Amino acid sequence: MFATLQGEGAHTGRASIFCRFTGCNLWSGREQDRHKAACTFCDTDFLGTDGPGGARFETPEALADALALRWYEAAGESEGRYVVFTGGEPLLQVDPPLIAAVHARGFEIAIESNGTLEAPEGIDWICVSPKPSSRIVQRSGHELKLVFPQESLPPSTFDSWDFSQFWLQPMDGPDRAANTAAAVAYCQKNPRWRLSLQTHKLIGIP
Ligand SMILES: C[S@@+](CC[C@H](N)C(=O)[O-])C[C@H]1O[C@@H](n2cnc3c(N)ncnc32)[C@H](O)[C@@H]1O
Ligand SMILES: Nc1nc2[nH]cc(C(=O)O)c2c(=O)[nH]1
Ligand code: SF4
Ligand SMILES: [Mg+2]
Repeated sequence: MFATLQGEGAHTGRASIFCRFTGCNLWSGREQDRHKAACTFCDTDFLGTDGPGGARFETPEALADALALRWYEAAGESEGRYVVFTGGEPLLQVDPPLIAAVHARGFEIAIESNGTLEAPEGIDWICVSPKPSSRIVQRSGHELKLVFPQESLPPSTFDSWDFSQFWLQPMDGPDRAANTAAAVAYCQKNPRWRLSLQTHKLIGIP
């Protein structure tokens, strides 16, 4: 759990508390399993609860209090409380009591999800980032953010899906430069798609 700026997509630059849940249904998180995972390009360590601000919270209220304290430490009494639930796959854990407890403390709630689980009611900003070999059930939301390129998931797959915004995010890794050039070219030919850069990595913030 850490304060930073949203680095990607529609809300790039927005002050946020990131709440990274442990565990994912598309990869164990262990390097030795990566090659046989459904999602092989993950850039994130989501194993365990020993990261900054990490803990196991006994109740939704306890987690929501910790988020409010983080916001206060970073931004004092300011308006605009914003939390991004991510992971790992946050929809394995985020549930209506947590959403209610976090809303009760004045937060807007965003989620970053792989789309394999339906989002509960009440989340204010739903970002779905589809992965191969997975059944996507969350086919509507605010932002579809496709890591690009993925051979089995061309952007046209999502033409009829009910999202307000469509973003291409170059796949980080050894081919990041080539992937970025390919994403730029795709966006220029297909103006419905915009380029999402992982700006936090460019400037070295979490
Ligand atoms: C680590 S995931 C966690 C949330 C959720 N499990 C998901 O996949 O959307 C957060 C975001 O990072 C993106 N991401 C993961 N690995 C990436 C990579 N190598 N390059 C670019 N984006 C990546 C994901 O697609 C997702 O949009
Ligand atoms: N600054 C920052 N922005 C992000 N947007 C999505 C992220 C994620 O890992 O879910 C992420 C992240 O890890 N850091
Ligand atoms: S679905 Fe998300 S958290 Fe899970 S392995 Fe893929 S990018 Fe990482
Ligand atoms: Mg990240």
